[in-house]
Order: sequence, then C-alpha cells, then structure tokens
Amino acid sequence: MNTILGCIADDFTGATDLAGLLARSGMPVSLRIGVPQEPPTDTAPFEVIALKCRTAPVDAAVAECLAALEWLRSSGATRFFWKYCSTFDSTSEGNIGPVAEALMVALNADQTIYCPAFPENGRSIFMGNLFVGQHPLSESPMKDHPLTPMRDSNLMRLLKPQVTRPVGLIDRLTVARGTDAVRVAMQDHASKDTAHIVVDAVANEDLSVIAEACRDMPLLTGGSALAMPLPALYLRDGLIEADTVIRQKPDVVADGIVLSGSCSAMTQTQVAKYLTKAPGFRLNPLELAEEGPEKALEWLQNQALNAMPLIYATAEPADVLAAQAKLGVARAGEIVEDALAQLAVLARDRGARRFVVAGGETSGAVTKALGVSQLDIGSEIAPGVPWTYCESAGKHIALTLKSGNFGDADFFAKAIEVLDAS
Ligand SMILES: Nc1ncnc2c1ncn2[C@@H]1O[C@H](COP(=O)(O)OP(=O)(O)O)[C@@H](O)[C@H]1O
Ligand SMILES: O=C(O)[C@@H](O)C(=O)COP(=O)(O)O
Repeated sequence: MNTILGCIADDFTGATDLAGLLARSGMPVSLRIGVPQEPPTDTAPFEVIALKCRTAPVDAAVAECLAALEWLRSSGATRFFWKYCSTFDSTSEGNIGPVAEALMVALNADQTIYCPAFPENGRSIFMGNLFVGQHPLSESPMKDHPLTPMRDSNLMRLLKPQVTRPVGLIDRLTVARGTDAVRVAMQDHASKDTAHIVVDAVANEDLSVIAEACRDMPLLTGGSALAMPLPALYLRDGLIEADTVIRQKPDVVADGIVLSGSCSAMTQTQVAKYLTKAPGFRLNPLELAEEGPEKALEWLQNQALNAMPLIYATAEPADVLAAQAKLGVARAGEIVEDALAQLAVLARDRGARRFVVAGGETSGAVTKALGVSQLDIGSEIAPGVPWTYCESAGKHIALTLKSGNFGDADFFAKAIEVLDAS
C-alpha cells in the first residue's frame, strides 16, 4: 500500500505516541526504528520512522532526518510530519527548527506550522505560550529536565534562534473562527514571507480545525495530537480507503522488566508507587561511572522475572545535578542509558518478554540494544502510550515506551493489566 503520510519522530517514545494516536483511526500504521537500510516494501498508509536525534548535534540530526525523508518519499509519501515533544524539548541550537527548515528546503515548502499541543495530556498553547497543565512550560517540571531544561514558555522565542526565516503566530482567536480563518491567516503570513508559524490550540477541536486547514501542506510539525485528525481527513478526501486493522497480540509470557531512566516528576511518582508492589534496584550514575553496571546485572540475575522487577535511575533534580556536576550532562546520561540497555539485554536473555521502559532517550537506548527494527501498535495504556509488539533476537516481545511525563501514578501496574486484558 502506498504511504500517504510519512512521519519522522525525534525520539522513540514520541514515535510510539504518534503511531498510537494515528492507529486510533483503526488504519494501518507502521513504526520503524531508525532509517530502514532496505528500500520500502510492505508499507502502510501511515509510516513512522523513530530516530534518536532530539539532543544529537544539529548536523547529525538534520542528516538523519533527511535520510528518513528520502526513504519515506520512496515509499510514496507526499505529505510529511515532523514529530517532536509536546513540551518542545530542544536545546538552544535545535533540533526542532534546523530539521524543519532542512525538510522544507528538500520539499520545496514555503511554510510550515508548529503545534506541539496535546490537550489530553495537558499541553496547550495560547498566544504562542506553551502550558503544561495550568503552568507555563518554564514553571513546569520541564525546567529541570536533565538534557533539555525548558526555561522559556514562548514558542516563538524558542524557535527564532533555531531558524533563519521569520517566525509568526496564528492565535487562538483566529483558530476559534475556523478553518477558513486559519487559511486566510496562513496566506497573510505567506505575503509577509513568514515561513515558520506557531499555531495556538487548547483543545482537540482546535487541532481538528488546524489539521483540516493545513492538511495539504507538504510538511506539518508538532506533537502527536495534531496528526490524530489526519487519517479521517484523508479518508474524506478519498486519498485512502478504509482498511481497518485487526490487531493481534502475539503470545508473550508474563516474565518481564520495568526500566526507568526518566527523571520527570510524573515518573518519580510512578516509580515510588510501583516500588510498593514490586522489587526494585536503584542505579546511581556515580557508582556506575566507577564500577560499571555489574552490581545491577547481578541483582537482575537473581530476580524472578514474573514479578516484573523495576530497575531505575530516576532521581530528583538535586541528585541529577550532582551527578551531572561530576560527570558532565552528556556522560551522566550515557552511562545510565548504557547500563539500562545492558540490563534489558540480560533480562531478555533470561526470558523476559515484556518490557516497560520510561523515558524517551532511555527508550532509544533500550530499543536499540534489543535490536528491534519494526513495531506493531497495540492497545493504549494511557494517552500517547501504546503497547507495541516486535521481535528481539527472534523472540516475540511486548514493549511499551513511556514518555517521561505521560501516564498516571499507577502506570507501570496498569501497563501489565492492559497487556493481560488485550
Ligand atoms: N540519576 C540520574 N542522573 C543523571 N542523569 C540521569 C539520571 N537518571 C537518568 N538520567 C538521564 O536523564 C535522561 C532522561 O531522559 P529521558 O530518558 O528522555 O527521560 P524523559 O522522557 O523524562 O525526558 C537520560 O539520558 C538518562 O540516562
Ligand atoms: O510529545 C510528547 O510529549 C511525547 O511523545 C514525547 O516526545 C516524549 O518525549 P520524552 O518525554 O523524552 O519521553
């Protein structure tokens, strides 16, 4: 089947989030890890390529995204979606803006929009300012993110240093007036050569208006919720035929593991709650730097995997800062990711077939270590967090990749319940 929409996600949790929201339509969605080496075969109308480039050097991120674009083009896609975090996670250099600009050049696109709103998860945009729940982004726990601390809430200000062409806004008052008003505003921006347009959205209804107005643009950028209305719009436009997928869960035994490298406030709550039910081991980056992960590997060797034990580096901001002060930000992150990746492989080799992973970068490291290349999308555990099914070393496994901020306090236990029930 020809691909209609080709999507590039800057991290793995973001990719499963996007694939999960597209799959709510019941249409086939295919999720690939990294740019496939082989030319496209057996493609779906919605193809998502998961990259791990959110915090990569700008040149590397741009090159990888352009390679993903070429693969998606060769699968027949004519419309593209650049998926980044609903909290606009990026460093001051990028990579949201530079990648968008490179994709625009490759696609000969004069304009694109930026809409990370995800109302079901409390992310809304008003007058160009991003809110997390009732708090401006810069006053939310995202201000303490280990890799991409977000210290400004204004998307135009965040985007400007990342792009070369002018940045503008279509505000909520315009979006509330409907599709035609958004189209007129886009034309008005085009007449002023405004290439990068932040669009306000506070509710799913706003996203439906924006998606309808912008669905024919070669490139859309934003969070997963902006893409959610697209399958139904394409169906209505006759670009795609209804082709509901019956998702079949492969048999996966109950043994598994929970791995958490996310330090978000929500993950801290989830880890604390799960530790009251399951055995846990805490990774300390400073110990890992000195002694390696042997202690944790040994602990895991002795665990009954049907208890779904938890291994976590999740820590409070002060502990994260202390580790980063000694090791450097990047090295602290890598040491933890590397340990969690080794632990995932040991768990699989000991028979684990269920993997619950918390954290975007963490998910990238674990998924790569497990050698996963393509994922089928299963039941949603929480908005933006589906179970996925894939193969690792020839074994069927179930894998869920949880964005740091997603899910509620019971997420880990709920994930297991949802898998058992599906
Ligand atoms: N205790 C810690 N000290 C320093 N860095 C840590 C610690 N625990 C985890 N990290 C690193 O913080 C980063 C968290 O990012 P990520 O996995 O994307 O989580 P989130 O989804 O919450 O953003 C990872 O690179 C991880 O290795
Ligand atoms: O859009 C979102 O919030 C998520 O899909 C996402 O990108 C998650 O990133 P992490 O919080 O780093 O897991």
